[in-house]
Amino acid sequence: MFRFFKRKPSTPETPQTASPAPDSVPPVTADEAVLAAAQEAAPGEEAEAPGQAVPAQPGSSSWLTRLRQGLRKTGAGLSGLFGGSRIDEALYEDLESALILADAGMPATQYVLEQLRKKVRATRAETPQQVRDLLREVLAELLAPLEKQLDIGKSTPTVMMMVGVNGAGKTTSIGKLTRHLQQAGCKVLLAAGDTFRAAAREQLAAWGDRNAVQVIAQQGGDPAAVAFDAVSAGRARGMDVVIVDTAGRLPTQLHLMDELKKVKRVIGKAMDGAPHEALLVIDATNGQNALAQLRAFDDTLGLTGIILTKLDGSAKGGVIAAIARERPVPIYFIGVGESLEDLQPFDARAFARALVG
Ligand SMILES: Nc1nc2c(ncn2[C@@H]2O[C@H](COP(=O)(O)OP(=O)(O)OP(=O)(O)O)[C@@H](O)[C@H]2O)c(=O)[nH]1
Repeated sequence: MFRFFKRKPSTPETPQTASPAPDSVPPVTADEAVLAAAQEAAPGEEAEAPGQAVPAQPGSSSWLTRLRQGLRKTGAGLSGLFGGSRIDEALYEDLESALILADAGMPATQYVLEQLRKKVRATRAETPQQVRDLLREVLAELLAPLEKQLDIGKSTPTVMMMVGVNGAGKTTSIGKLTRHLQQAGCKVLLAAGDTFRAAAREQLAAWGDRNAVQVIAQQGGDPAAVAFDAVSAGRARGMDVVIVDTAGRLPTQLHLMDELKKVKRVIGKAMDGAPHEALLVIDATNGQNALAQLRAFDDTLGLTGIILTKLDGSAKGGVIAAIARERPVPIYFIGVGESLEDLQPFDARAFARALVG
């Protein structure tokens, strides 16, 4: 088994186009379209053998800089509060407003303030700068249970199903994740489970092309059938990971939520115990509405994890505190920009530090 996430300093920011090797992996079924077929490491990259530990590398300075830049909008309201000379009620009130404006929601805001007051008393803090340090601690402790690494290799293939509302960043996140998984030595197969929108299939195929991975797709048809074919193909071809994209949908579209249950069930028929991951991609700019999405998708599917995107475009990243307090589903990755390197493993302590300054 190996754990994800790996980064290499030399990784280019945009995916390379690798020359496909269409003969290397024949189609499995007649009605399946293999849009890209070159399951090899991209040129210039050494693949690592599965079975190795692939540690997260959230320690580098460029990683932290990106995180800080990404969280600038959400952090803006918080980081400027600690320049004064006294700890007084006004400071706590400003903090409360900043947290609510960042969409942390009332329960998480109250919790953070209570914990902070306790720590201030216990440590006999005297300056706002000390309060800032304690706030970092409180946030890091609150968010720590959300931290979890994606484990690949317990099952071969590890099957992941990606769900979310339209435009949340599912396909983009699949592309980024695929690239990073490849860098960690994984063989990846993608399933274009959005059978409604031809553009969605094409978008996934383009990512497949750039990353030189196979994409299983059908024109029209049943998303569950595409998922079934992809998982079967993944097993037959010895893939490490199969990622199933799904069409965007609102939690209020009950028939479409039922369709997701069906896709999940059918994946389970193609492989016992699959999907191993049901991942919700959430757009952080949705703020508190993201929490409503999380509840609905979790109730429907039993989510195993979250990818929280677009933190860079949002002043509402405080919703992460609401997630921790109200529906603590692990956050595997956060998106803090559009480039490949901007999909980062979630690290509670680094996040709190980047947020509070
Ligand atoms: N700034 C920023 N943009 C992002 C991030 N993740 C995704 N995007 C952008 O969000 C837009 C929508 O992303 P998609 O991947 O197409 O979203 P989707 O969920 O697959 O959309 P549907 O197929 O309509 O369901 C694209 O323009 C992406 O480039 C991020 O972390 N930060």
